Amino acid sequence: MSSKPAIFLASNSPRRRELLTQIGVPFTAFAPDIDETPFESESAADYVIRMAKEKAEAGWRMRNVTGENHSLLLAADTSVVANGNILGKPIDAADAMAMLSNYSGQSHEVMTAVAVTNGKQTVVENVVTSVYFRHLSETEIRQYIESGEPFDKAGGYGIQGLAALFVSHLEGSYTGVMGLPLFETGQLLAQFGYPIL
Ligand SMILES: Cc1cn([C@H]2C[C@H](O)[C@@H](COP(=O)(O)OP(=O)(O)OP(=O)(O)O)O2)c(=O)[nH]c1=O
Repeated sequence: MSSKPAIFLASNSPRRRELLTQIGVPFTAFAPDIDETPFESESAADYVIRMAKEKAEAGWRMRNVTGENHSLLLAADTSVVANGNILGKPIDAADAMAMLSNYSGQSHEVMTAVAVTNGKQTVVENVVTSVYFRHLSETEIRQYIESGEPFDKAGGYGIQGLAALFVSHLEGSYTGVMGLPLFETGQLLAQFGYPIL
């Protein structure tokens, strides 16, 4: 395998770090702090695209804190959309209960927007996945919340964890649901001339 140049990853998410490692892209990670409040009546798609772009551009401005000098930076944002509502990370057990009850026996959408910038140009792609949950009893939801898994995750579940027991199938990108759609990430990096293989 050829040695690839490192990039900046503007993210605190352990999933995004693991996923970028999976495709062999070396990175320097740090996380810019941005205001993640949706605008009034902003659509979910517009919201995740705006968040990914803001994380990327704020990250680019503060890249010097790392002491490194790479030519590309990647950021992403994930939201779950159920019954028209944008769901971020649950604030407490009751919030997680409300989110998970929404998914039972139905499908919902997970959107992950990925942004790549070189400081002059930022390109963003939003990857939308439909996720189908089997019916969940109140006891199962309570047990799942007790596992602690919902709390640091958009929409209150981790498909890569115990929630694998709930997802019967999906249409779209499994890695997109986890927080970084790898196929589209590779395509975006290649668009900037990055040697993906
Ligand atoms: C739906 C779902 C989300 N998640 C995680 C992925 C992300 O870590 C998180 C989405 O939250 P985000 O708010 O997109 O990202 P973040 O705050 O964790 O990280 P960053 O520093 O990049 O802004 O939810 C899973 O791990 N599995 C899942 O099945």
